[in-house]
Amino acid sequence: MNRQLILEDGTFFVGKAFGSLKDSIGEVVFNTGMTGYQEILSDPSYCGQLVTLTYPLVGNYGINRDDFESIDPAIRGFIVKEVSDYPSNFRNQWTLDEFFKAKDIPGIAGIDTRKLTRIIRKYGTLKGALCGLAVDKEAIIHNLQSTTLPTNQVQQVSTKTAYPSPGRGFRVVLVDFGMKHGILRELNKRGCDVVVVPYNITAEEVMRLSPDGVMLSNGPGDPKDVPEAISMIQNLIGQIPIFGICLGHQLFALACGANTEKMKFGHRGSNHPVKDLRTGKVALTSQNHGYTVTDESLSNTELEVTHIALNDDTVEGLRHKKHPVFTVQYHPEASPGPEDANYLFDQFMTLIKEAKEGEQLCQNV
Ligand SMILES: NC(=O)CC[C@H](N)C(=O)O
Repeated sequence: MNRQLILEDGTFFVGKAFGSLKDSIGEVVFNTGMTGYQEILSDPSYCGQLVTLTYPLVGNYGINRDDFESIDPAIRGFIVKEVSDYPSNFRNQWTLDEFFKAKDIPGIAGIDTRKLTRIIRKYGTLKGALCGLAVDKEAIIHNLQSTTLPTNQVQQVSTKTAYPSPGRGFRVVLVDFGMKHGILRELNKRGCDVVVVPYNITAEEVMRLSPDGVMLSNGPGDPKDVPEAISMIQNLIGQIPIFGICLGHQLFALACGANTEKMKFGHRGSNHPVKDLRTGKVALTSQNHGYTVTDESLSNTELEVTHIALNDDTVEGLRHKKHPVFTVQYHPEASPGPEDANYLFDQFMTLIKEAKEGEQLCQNV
């Protein structure tokens, strides 16, 4: 069935439906990764967005049970050039069409996604609608221009109740703002005894779980939409080692008095070069963000910039000058993407170990 994508600037693209046939609106964002569509479509940080991929063939290895970053995708729709009807892979369990029908998510294929990406790159992120052909286009464009999209995405995707993921190692409280499961996998791989908690937990409740360290996850939307998390982090700083990823990084920066702003079209892909300013080393990283910590807001804080993006010099990593906290804007858990930055999870383990040894020293004197 023919369907269309209409953008708020009036541009429209006609293509073929796959998945659910429901209408959908959202912020249209592009990802430049060449593989990893399953991880991308199931990353909760895309909640409320219509995601397009610049790589032209999607679905060719199907959907499998192992590669989910969340079981119920939060994307509003998927926009691709060509969707494969006959995936080939030993792990394949669903075609993209079957999976999206089961999850009631609309997709559209046959779209020149590179042209769409060039429009977004030129004008910035745009709102868009996926709908049938028999619609009043002018009314939809007007609607898109006057609508503000919902701002409660973290609330939608964060876990409603705390749950354990046991291990024999360090006790980590993982605050779920819309967590990619890769983060939990990395902590479990290192033996951590993890408790995953909802986004609106207080610092007091976190400390009552007697953690050795706190991990702040990625998540969707504007970090300023979750003030309760900002004050929770403010109250934790100095009490416990903290590691933050993506939204967790932005929330930490806000908690320390820095500022964030929306980027023109963000960073979404699997090959974003990031430089570690202390070692000069460059890592290729997986990224998905539309907001950034502003460099100029850092001068009156106790934060040091540790990493920058080589494509546009934006802030990619921060460290607290006095307390054991570090955060990155990119995704060391990869999923999908290169594993260059995986060592940051080991760095978190070292930070926890040092903090515990420090505590022990204090107790012994
Ligand atoms: N992956 C993330 O955590 C994204 C953070 C935030 N929602 C942004 O778009 O910048």
